[in-house]
Amino acid sequence: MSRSEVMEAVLSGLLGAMNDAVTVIDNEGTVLYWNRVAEETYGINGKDIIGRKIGDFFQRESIMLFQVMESGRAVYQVYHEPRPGMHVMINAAPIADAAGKTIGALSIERDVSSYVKLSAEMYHHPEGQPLLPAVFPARLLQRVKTVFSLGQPLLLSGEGGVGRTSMAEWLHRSAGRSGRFVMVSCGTVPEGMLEAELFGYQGKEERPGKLDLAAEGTLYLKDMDALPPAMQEKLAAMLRTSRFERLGGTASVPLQCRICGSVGPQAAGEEAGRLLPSLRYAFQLYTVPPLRERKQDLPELCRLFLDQAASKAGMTGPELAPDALAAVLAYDWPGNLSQLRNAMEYAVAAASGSGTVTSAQLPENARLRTLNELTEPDLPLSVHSGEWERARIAETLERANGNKAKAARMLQISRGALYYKLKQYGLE
Ligand SMILES: Nc1ncnc2c1ncn2[C@@H]1O[C@H](COP(=O)(O)OP(=O)(O)OP(=O)(O)O)[C@@H](O)[C@H]1O
Repeated sequence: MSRSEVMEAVLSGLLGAMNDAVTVIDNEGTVLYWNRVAEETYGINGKDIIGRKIGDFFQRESIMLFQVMESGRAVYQVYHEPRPGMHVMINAAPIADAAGKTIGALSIERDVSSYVKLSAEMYHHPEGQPLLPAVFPARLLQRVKTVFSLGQPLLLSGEGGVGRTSMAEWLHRSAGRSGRFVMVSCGTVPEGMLEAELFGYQGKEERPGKLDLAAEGTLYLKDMDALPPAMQEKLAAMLRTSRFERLGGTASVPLQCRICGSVGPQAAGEEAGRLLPSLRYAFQLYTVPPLRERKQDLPELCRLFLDQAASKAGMTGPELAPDALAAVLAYDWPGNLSQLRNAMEYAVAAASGSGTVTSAQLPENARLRTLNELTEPDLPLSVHSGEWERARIAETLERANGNKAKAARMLQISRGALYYKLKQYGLE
């Protein structure tokens, strides 16, 4: 066996073993490979399509592959709904020979229908729980609730916008604390004022600190890792003894509030960042995960935020169309809950009462390119009109007295393509 024969065998083995639909064409658009999953996905046998022009079967796909060949650049994560109820994500790349000349292109399509459908089912489930707790991972919430109810100081680590502040506030509220929820942004209070701000001042005049304001309630120390070391030591001592002294005073005052704090994600790792160990170990540390690590919760989170945004205008929340849901699931949401909430508020405005949010109505960075958008400018008008095509096929079939081979000849498409289209339009 020559080396190229071996490579050929390896390639066809590889394509056959893949779980994604793979199409390979040459630079004329002739189909070279069509794997098992492609056969199953599109109901077209390899023997019917290999050696034929891809454009006879799929217009948009063929345009995209030609665009990829021309630009020499791959495209990733393109969303497409090839037929109603089927949702795929496409990656496509040009193929070059050793001299760098483009000799063809390939596309790999992953069927994400079951994921989108499953999400849509979850998404439609009836009235959720009250808003605040539903936004958080349920197990985490249960645990921190226990820690909080035992009166242990709680430290929430996580990226910006994951909801540490609102979680602390929810804990405070649900514990039925009689006092207030008081927040101190440790990174924004000037260093010289921090001590008086927190512990209060005792001299000729007396000024209460945030600890006093939070008596019988909760003091939330946001971004505790931004505190200077001396303040961290003081807080650690306060938590050890449950007492503190005011600035300028000598009396020891009992601690009368619960303490909760937040730190960046690095504090959860081995290296505690700028947090002193004495302070770190005065707290029970829990990590609030970023959205990209809890994508299964995204449909429900979207629903909550859509409902919330719409209810301000007295409307019920719109639903996410499958392409919008696929876009939401494909995006990583670096700004976490803040960004998702903002995107859903944007979508409610963009959908303007239509009841459905499409991918195009999401903020730009969260949108997914769709095959339709990618190929739109080059398509003849007729392709936009599935109804037109359906009617033409039905009418031709009638004229051919139901003879499919004859109808395919009259339409100047292959029989395989006709069978595919009959199935697509439910004309079988
Ligand atoms: N339970 C919730 N219900 C409704 N909206 C929420 C909830 N939790 C978070 N959000 C939204 O997410 C945003 C970020 O939440 P939060 O301020 O609690 O995050 P954080 O982790 O403290 O981050 P940062 O330090 O960046 O504020 C909120 O302003 C709000 O828009």
